[in-house]
Amino acid sequence: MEETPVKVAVRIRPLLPKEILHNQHVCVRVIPNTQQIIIGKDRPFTFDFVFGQNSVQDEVYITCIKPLVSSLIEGYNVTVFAYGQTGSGKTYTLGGGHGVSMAAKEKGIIPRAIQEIFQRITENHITDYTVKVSYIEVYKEELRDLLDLETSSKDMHIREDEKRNTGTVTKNCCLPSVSMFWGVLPSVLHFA
Ligand SMILES: Nc1ncnc2c1ncn2[C@@H]1O[C@H](COP(=O)(O)OP(=O)(O)OP(=O)(O)O)[C@@H](O)[C@H]1O
Repeated sequence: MEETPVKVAVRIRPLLPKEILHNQHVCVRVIPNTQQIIIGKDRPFTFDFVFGQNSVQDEVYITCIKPLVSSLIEGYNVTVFAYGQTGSGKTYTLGGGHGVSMAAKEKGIIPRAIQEIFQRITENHITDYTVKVSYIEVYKEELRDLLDLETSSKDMHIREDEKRNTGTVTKNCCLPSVSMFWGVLPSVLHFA
């Protein structure tokens, strides 16, 4: 079968203590040894990767993200996009909590990917790399620069990047545009 450029993973989070307290029940289950989940009694859905309630951060990173970091280092554009309703676990999976005191095993995709990118760059003595980072929140139609909260959303615009065929965020119209990376990996790796 032809390899598709877009892969979709689903992660089921465990019930939160408050949900257990309110006697709520898990309505999604993984069919063992498949990439399928069943919602309710009989609605199956198939994904490229399925992570159940007991899945850990390391597993998600190694399976879905590590190969993308390798592609990134080789010069390809990659994007990781977390999608889900509020409280479904996007922040947990991407970042894995707040603060520097976070346990290593709790770290999510962003800190793991950044660590690996810089490790790979350090190991490579032949190529020069430039790493740029942007961290932008898109809420409804509003953009917010999370690294510079003073920037007015009116000064930020999404523009089409014809070369990359992706959305690009430009700020103040005078800065060089950077490819928007949906808050996951450094936006552009330049090779010199
Ligand atoms: N895999 C998981 N294991 C344990 N706890 C989890 C997991 N995923 C999410 N949680 C917990 O569930 C709660 C909601 O998760 P999170 O804040 O990541 O959701 P979100 O999708 O980012 O929500 P929002 O869109 O509102 O920001 C948090 O308390 C988080 O710690």
